[in-house]
Amino acid sequence: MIAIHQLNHTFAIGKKGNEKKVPVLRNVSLDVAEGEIVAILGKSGSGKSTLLNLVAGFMSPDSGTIQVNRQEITSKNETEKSNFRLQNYGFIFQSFQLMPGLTAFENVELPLKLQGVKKVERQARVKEMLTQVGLLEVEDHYPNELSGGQQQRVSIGRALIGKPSILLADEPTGSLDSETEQEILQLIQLLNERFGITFVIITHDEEVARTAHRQYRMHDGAITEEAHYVS
Ligand SMILES: Nc1ncnc2c1ncn2[C@@H]1O[C@H](COP(=O)(O)OP(=O)(O)OP(=O)(O)O)[C@@H](O)[C@H]1O
Repeated sequence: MIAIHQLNHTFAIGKKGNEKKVPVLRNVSLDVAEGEIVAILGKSGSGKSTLLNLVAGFMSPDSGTIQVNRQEITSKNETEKSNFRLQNYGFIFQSFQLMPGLTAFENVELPLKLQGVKKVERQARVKEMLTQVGLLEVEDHYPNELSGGQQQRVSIGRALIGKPSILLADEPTGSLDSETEQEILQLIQLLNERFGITFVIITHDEEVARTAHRQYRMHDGAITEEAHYVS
């Protein structure tokens, strides 16, 4: 499903004309199979977000290939990448990134509105999604009227409403207490089992990584595969 081969990336840092090239990813290769939960574990600055940004097509690598659902991401232009993201990916972030002026229902509904899905279908799909993520009773609450765990559930609902095959998660439990973290990790496992959604989770937290089927460890831009865990 995701096949990354020999990815290299550098950033130019410092004043213009006097930049230094800093290697951030070095020969990174990894595979994610359909229906897997894979964690990419590494300390701050090890290159995890850069890798995720490349997989998402937000940046282009210096060299290497990224095949997702049998399509080469690196050879797509910006419009093609944007369409590819809409059709294949959902995103969740540590900071939830919900729209503060929209209710839980409306936040989950937003991607369907943008896609021009008709109101009757939107209503049915959002209700179904809110049931799946356990939020029906707070559908009229605004983000600031929800707990951190509930806000992350809304963002998971919003990420999945367009039926992506892959969910890219950047520290999805990074701002939650440990009990709520467990709830969200269980929800991820449930959605993975129920719908076969593939999850790529980047984290610095060993606990989080342990809930994945497989984990890779990043260190100074290089990657190694770690132990297999049965969740
Ligand atoms: N736009 C950029 N320009 C220059 N250097 C960058 C840029 N983005 C990231 N870096 C550098 O690349 C390295 C890897 O950063 P990256 O954000 O990928 O790491 P990370 O493992 O995701 O860290 P964190 O867990 O703190 O988010 C760091 O040394 C960082 O300073």
